[in-house]
Amino acid sequence: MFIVFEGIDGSGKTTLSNRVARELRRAGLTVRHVREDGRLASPVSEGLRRFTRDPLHLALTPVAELLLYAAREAQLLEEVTRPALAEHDVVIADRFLYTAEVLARFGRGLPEAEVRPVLDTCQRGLHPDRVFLIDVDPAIARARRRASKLLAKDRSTPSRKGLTGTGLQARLRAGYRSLAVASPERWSIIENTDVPLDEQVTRLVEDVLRARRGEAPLFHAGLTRPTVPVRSLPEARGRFLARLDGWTVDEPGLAAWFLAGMEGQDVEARRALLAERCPELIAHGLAGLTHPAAWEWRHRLEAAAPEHVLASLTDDASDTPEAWHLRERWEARAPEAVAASLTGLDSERAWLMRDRLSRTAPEPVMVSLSGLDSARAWDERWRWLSSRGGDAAFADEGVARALCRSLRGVDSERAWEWRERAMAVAPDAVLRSLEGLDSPRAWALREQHAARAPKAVIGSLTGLDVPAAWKLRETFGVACEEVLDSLTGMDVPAAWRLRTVLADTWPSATVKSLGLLAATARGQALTLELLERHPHDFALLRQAARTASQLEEEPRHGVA
Ligand SMILES: Nc1ncnc2c1ncn2[C@@H]1O[C@H](COP(=O)(O)OP(=O)(O)O)[C@@H](O)[C@H]1O
Ligand SMILES: Cc1cn([C@H]2C[C@H](O)[C@@H](COP(=O)(O)OP(=O)(O)O)O2)c(=O)[nH]c1=O
Repeated sequence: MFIVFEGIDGSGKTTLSNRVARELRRAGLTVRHVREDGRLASPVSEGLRRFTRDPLHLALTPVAELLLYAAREAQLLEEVTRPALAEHDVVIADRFLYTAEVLARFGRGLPEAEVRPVLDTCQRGLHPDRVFLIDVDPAIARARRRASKLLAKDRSTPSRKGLTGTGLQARLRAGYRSLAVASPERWSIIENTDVPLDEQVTRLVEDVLRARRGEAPLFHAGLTRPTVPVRSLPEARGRFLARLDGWTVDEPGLAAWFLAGMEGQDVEARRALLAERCPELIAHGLAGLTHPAAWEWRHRLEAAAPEHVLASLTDDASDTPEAWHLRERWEARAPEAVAASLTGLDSERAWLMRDRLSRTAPEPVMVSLSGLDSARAWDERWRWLSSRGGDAAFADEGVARALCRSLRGVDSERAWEWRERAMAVAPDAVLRSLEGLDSPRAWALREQHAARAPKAVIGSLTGLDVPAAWKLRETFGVACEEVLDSLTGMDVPAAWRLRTVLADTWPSATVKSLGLLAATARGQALTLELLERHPHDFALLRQAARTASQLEEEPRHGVA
């Protein structure tokens, strides 16, 4: 029998399908997993996967992308899956042609009539016996992915997948769910958020064994969504914290991740519960925080997670006396993290520290020049580039990426010469380096790439209040949630208009985009309206919970 696991990135397909395969073997069945431990059994399919993930291919069109994703599955099917079906009791796949279908139709908007013939050609009548849709709120899937990357110190280069933006995951999830609801005889929806892993594996194994005996599935494709309205910001905070508390035992990392950026006694109590088990995640979540409890946490966690504590010295926390003490204490023992924490600082003190660190942590020192266009900054960049072999080093993707990060927000002639060279090996990094730029060259590049790499382009519009920026935001707002991130705190009519238009498409991003305006009467009214209409949206609950603590601090704003 043929079992397929589908779902968005980070939903749990790889973990669950591998464990189910192992358990079925233990139960005495012969099992072939065509992607054991995450590696596709066909090297051709692995090669196609690498090709579609390579950010160098950011111009890939939706039709070309469909053909490549379909080719990856077709190859695996012909080369491995079909032969395995003849020889094993159970064949398991982690993704199938549904991945190509959902990306093309729901992700990119290609019509079904164009997509179907491609799928039929690849599938040639073969259908899985069961499809498990591993279903998770995209905000939770993303948190799991990012938290595990942070803990694994995974510094792999960015993939093309980061260029479309998080909104794509919401469309893919909706697409998967509609396929499941349309074919309940084949699909089961497995909610994978509040069920411990072991229990989930046991249930899935039992379901496969039932299917082999011809019995009805344990799971079904129906969607259950209880609706309990949220009527106030404190209630939203209560509900958010209750959800976190539910994860404290079985998935403390997730609870720790979602405490990031938050303040308040109730939050500090949770940090205290989690700090020993998840010091890195708690430290990471202090980024930018400057209230006294945040500094206390940094001191308590610096021995266990020095790099994460140093990485939290951003924004308002970056140029404070406490931050400098921390840097000085760790300068010799964690030079790279200290150098990275100097990002954007242009004071004499920052330069003296860079001078001391340029031998032990040359690359982070160079990257920390982000936004600086002074002669001193350029001397440092040149020095680094010569140490890497001079101009020829631009051909190295890692060098080009590091230079682009260092050039963020720099608009001088030299910066553009370097961008042109970096374009050939790291075009996505060049787009990100346009942060805040308002020059004709920056606009030309944005226009050229916005359709295929909207997140990278839109991410560079932060704070720009000019007609060209509004035009791009309006064009891409419905597809790309990050449009809202680019207006954080803006109080101009165009910003409010976009918030109103996009509110129900991206509720949590809308509230996040309010920044400090969230505490105003207008901000609160918008948040409450959205809570009423989207009481299930966890990311929205979290944003509302943040506003609730802003109000406690600033009662003068009153309640709308
Ligand atoms: N039921 C669960 N409870 C807790 N963590 C889970 C659960 N399911 C998956 N995870 C975790 O979520 C993360 C993403 O899972 P993964 O299998 O890599 O997803 P995918 O293959 O769908 O991208 C992993 O860190 C995994 O351990
Ligand atoms: C190209 C692209 C794909 N995807 C989705 C579409 C597919 O469902 C999925 C395929 O990812 P991929 O990394 O190619 O394979 P896997 O997840 O199996 O390791 O990623 C994005 O989320 N963003 C993107 O920009």
